[in-house]
Amino acid sequence: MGTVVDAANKEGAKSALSEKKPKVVFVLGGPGSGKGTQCANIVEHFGYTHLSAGDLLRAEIKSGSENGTMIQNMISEGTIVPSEVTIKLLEKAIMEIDNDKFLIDGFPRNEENRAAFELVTGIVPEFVLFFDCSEEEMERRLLGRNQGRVDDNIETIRKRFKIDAGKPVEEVFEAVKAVFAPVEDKAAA
Ligand SMILES: Nc1ncnc2c1ncn2[C@@H]1O[C@H](COP(=O)(O)OP(=O)(O)O)[C@@H](O)[C@H]1O
Ligand SMILES: Nc1ccn([C@@H]2O[C@H](COP(=O)(O)OP(=O)(O)O)[C@@H](O)[C@H]2O)c(=O)n1
Ligand SMILES: [Mg+2]
Repeated sequence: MGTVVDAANKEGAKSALSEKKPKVVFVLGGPGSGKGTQCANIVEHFGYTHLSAGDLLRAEIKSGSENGTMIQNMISEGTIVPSEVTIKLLEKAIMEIDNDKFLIDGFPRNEENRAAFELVTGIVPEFVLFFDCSEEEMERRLLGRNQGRVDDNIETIRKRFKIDAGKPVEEVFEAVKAVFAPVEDKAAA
């Protein structure tokens, strides 16, 4: 139903990436868990190229792209930008950069991101590196990050961490639906 997964299914097409066959490692963890910091170390020691989904999205906003406002709003709210948009940026970066080993940091953020990436690019990650960190520590780090990011404030941070269940039933269910919808859309397709 109009998702990137459906589009790829219909066309039965894989992107040019399936020719390049790069090695990909997904680097995951909550906001502030240190993904970007450790990716910089891995780049230095192991020759990977670091692709941060968040950095690519922020660059897209700066470039004045037609999706810029939508991306800006979603980042400010701590919600996940549609897979189609993020995957295009990742594909472009992988094709343009002359390396065959990539750390993909902050992607996938959900199951729909993951399935769409695999279907569209044909790439299965070598492995997933997950940085496990307490919310208390992540919050402390984000509030001290000092990179001028619109989402490094307590309101957005709390939205990014979890569903706030201290609100009225209807509002909590809005947040619950946002988690289920991408997966259920795919199952119904
Ligand atoms: N192990 C650590 N201990 C303390 N501070 C850290 C650690 N790792 C990262 N930081 C700091 O925490 C903040 C968030 O790190 P960052 O790499 O941007 O995380 P992420 O990309 O997962 O959000 C940065 O200011 C960074 O310097
Ligand atoms: N796969 C992704 C990654 C980031 N994003 C957006 O970008 C924001 C910042 O992501 P990031 O990876 O730079 O954040 P950190 O984990 O580094 O703090 C997220 O909160 C989302 O709004 C997204 O929509 N989809
Ligand atoms: Mg980061």
